Amino acid sequence: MAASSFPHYTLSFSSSSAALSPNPRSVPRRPAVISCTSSTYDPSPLVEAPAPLPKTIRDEARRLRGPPQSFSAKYVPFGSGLDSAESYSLDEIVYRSRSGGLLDVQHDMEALKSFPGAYWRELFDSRVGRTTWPYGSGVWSKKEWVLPEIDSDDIVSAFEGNSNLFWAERFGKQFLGMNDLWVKHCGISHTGSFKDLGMTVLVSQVNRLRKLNCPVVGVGCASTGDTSAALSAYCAAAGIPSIVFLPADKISMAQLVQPIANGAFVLSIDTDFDGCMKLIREVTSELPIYLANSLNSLRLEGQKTAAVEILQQFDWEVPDWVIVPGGNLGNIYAFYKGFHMCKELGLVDRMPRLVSAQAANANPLYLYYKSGWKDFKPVKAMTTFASAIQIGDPVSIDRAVYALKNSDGIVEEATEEELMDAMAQADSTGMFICPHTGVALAALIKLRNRGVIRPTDRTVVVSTAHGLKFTQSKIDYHSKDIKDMACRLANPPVSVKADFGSVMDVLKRHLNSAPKY
Ligand SMILES: Cc1ncc(COP(=O)(O)O)c(C=O)c1O
Ligand SMILES: N[C@@H](CCOP(=O)(O)O)C(=O)O
Repeated sequence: MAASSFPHYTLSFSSSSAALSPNPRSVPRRPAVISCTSSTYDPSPLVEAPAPLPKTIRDEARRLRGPPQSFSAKYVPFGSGLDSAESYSLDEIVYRSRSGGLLDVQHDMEALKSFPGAYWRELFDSRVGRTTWPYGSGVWSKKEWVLPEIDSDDIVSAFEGNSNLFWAERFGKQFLGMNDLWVKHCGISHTGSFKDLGMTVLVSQVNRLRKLNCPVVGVGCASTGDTSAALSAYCAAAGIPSIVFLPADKISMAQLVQPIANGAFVLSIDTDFDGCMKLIREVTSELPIYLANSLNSLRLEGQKTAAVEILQQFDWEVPDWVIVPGGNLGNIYAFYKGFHMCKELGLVDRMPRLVSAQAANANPLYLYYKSGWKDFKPVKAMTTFASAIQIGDPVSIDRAVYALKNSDGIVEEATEEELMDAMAQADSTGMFICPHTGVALAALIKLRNRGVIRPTDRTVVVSTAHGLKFTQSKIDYHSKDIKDMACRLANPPVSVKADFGSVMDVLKRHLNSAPKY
């Protein structure tokens, strides 16, 4: 990226001398599955408070704890159907099936079906906007569909979810001739991205496992910046050590400082995200570090609640399209799963069509789709302003293909110029989106131009992170400081002398040339 004419702030961090273990090879290799199930599990805290403290919302939740419910969930091989012979308790530590495939969390749908759709709609609606622990969270307000068996006392939550569903009135009208366009701002969240939705679930389960005396010394992830931020924040809240593997110089400064501030052990590694992912998988199979990437299907249980939330925000009406930026490809499946559960359990009667939007510089799913799903090849992901999706070998490729095939879905891509222009257009109508949301909006623009999405189709674009995490990309764009990019919507600040006449001259020139609204 070219140097910006805006001031650049540099922050340097000396590398830490701390090490995870003197010699990882000396740690005995763990079996692929660790069982932590205990029949004598006591959900009360390990350490009693020394003196009585004032009552908290956790105490209140304990007091109101009802009889145990009959809902349950387990891990099964992904795509194995209802009668899989292979399954694991959620209290086991397992990320892959026996054959090496992905896992999925399978709920006891028969138990959930014993209540009609109207019951679930009313239950979920009744919990919105409450502080009752843990239901004030958009994720835990759907606890029965997420981790039904966890004790509320073990939950680590920042009251995530319940994010704004923004009616993009001006963007829709001005740039697309659309009147029913919405942006689901999942990035307006505790750590500034949708990752909070999954991380509250994963860290809560780790909290439970540690109380079960499971040998988990910490939680680790590879990250392009958002997973690491969420992991370190939730772990810090629970007092659990976190370890993050980051590709050196490939994430934004705002993202880098998040795990540092939250006390994570941060490794800046001279590779890309795919290289970090490979390393964390190797490390977590050697050390008792719990894997927090979306390869771990627990994460998707939290992320799927954003789909339920969208339906809820539309008063249980189903949108026509939902567009999701795609990188490691867990989220597109999470959305599919959320919508599908709502249909299967009778809350709604149909599914929206899903669109996965990729940066053209990191587009393995797009290429696979274009080949008619014939030939999947990982790619070497190139630099993109949408840095959080600079991923060439997505772990959830099979989940994404399943979600798209079963929702009559589409994959679209966006060049650097298209995604940056779309971001600038959105910002000019009052949003402040991240470049990944720019990818999704650029995909929408293409699909509208081709007439695939119609002017009156109710369309939701999922905004995955807060724009404030990616200010450098906006500074570069508005400085017109990007090689081979016209930056046609650049709006740089105007320098002016500190005297009335000069300011008046500049203002008059501007008012005469500015478009009249
Ligand atoms: C901001 C942002 N948007 C989109 C994505 C893509 O999500 P997924 O990896 O689930 O496809 C990621 C992470 O990968 C992200 O951090
Ligand atoms: N964008 C992600 C990449 C990793 O995705 P995950 O969902 O598998 O954790 C990040 O922010 O790290």
